[in-house]
Amino acid sequence: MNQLARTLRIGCIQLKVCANKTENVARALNKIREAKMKGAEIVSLPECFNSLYGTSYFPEYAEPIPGETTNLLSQIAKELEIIVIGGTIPERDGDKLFNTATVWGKSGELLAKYRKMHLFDIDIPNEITFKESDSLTAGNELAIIDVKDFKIGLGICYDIRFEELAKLYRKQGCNMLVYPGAFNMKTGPLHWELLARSRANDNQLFTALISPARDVNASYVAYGHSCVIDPWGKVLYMAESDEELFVVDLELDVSDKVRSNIPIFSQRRVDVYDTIENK
Ligand SMILES: NC(=O)CC(=O)C(=O)O
Repeated sequence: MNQLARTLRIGCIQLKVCANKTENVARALNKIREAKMKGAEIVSLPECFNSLYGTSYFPEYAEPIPGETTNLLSQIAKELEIIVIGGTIPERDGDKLFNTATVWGKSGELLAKYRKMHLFDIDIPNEITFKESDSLTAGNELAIIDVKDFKIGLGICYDIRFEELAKLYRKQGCNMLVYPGAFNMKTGPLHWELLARSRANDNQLFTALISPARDVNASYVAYGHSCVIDPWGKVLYMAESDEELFVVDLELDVSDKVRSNIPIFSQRRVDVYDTIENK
């Protein structure tokens, strides 16, 4: 067994995002450089890292893939020989818009593209109403990348609420999930860590959630608290709300151990669940 392939240093960039797309992208590229200097082998940006987050902003900031932002992600991945999970950007494809994550390999090649599958449509009266489906279309595909011995599945923000998606990834052999995400000040404090740890624990894999930094003057105030959770559900690192770049070392042995110590995936009583459900 190649022990080196079973470790991975991930860099998470809790990026400050403003209204100026050029500034956002330049800032992201600088942070990717810093992550490389800290020894990251893979780095992730947050949801909507080049754009303000809001249904009215998506059409204004949207671009095709490949396009101006993702070309720069591809270039920096190649220059630094680092794998870049490009957070998400509003993507324009024909007359449709998507909330899309891309992943760029060490030769600048596109390794994966994932379109947010569950659109963030919620209505909590007097607190927060958000309807991504006003301007976005949902994606229908999984996206998995292989990095050393890590098999990493991608989701975006609201997707983390759907344990079915995480379980599909686990069933496809994933041992890590990465969710660029931007929870808010209503749902973040109660649900962000809970969901990150739940998906990790349910599926006995690493989860990483990468948020924009909090900007209290923005129309949508992101919660921040980017984090990496291990397959036991233990928080390996959790940021506060300001801009921050951090790296975390992951060891696959942890996932193997919990899967063999608590073998829930071979103990499921699917026979009983199916019988009851189909009664
Ligand atoms: N912004 C999202 O997609 C999700 C979110 O904020 C939440 O689920 O809460």
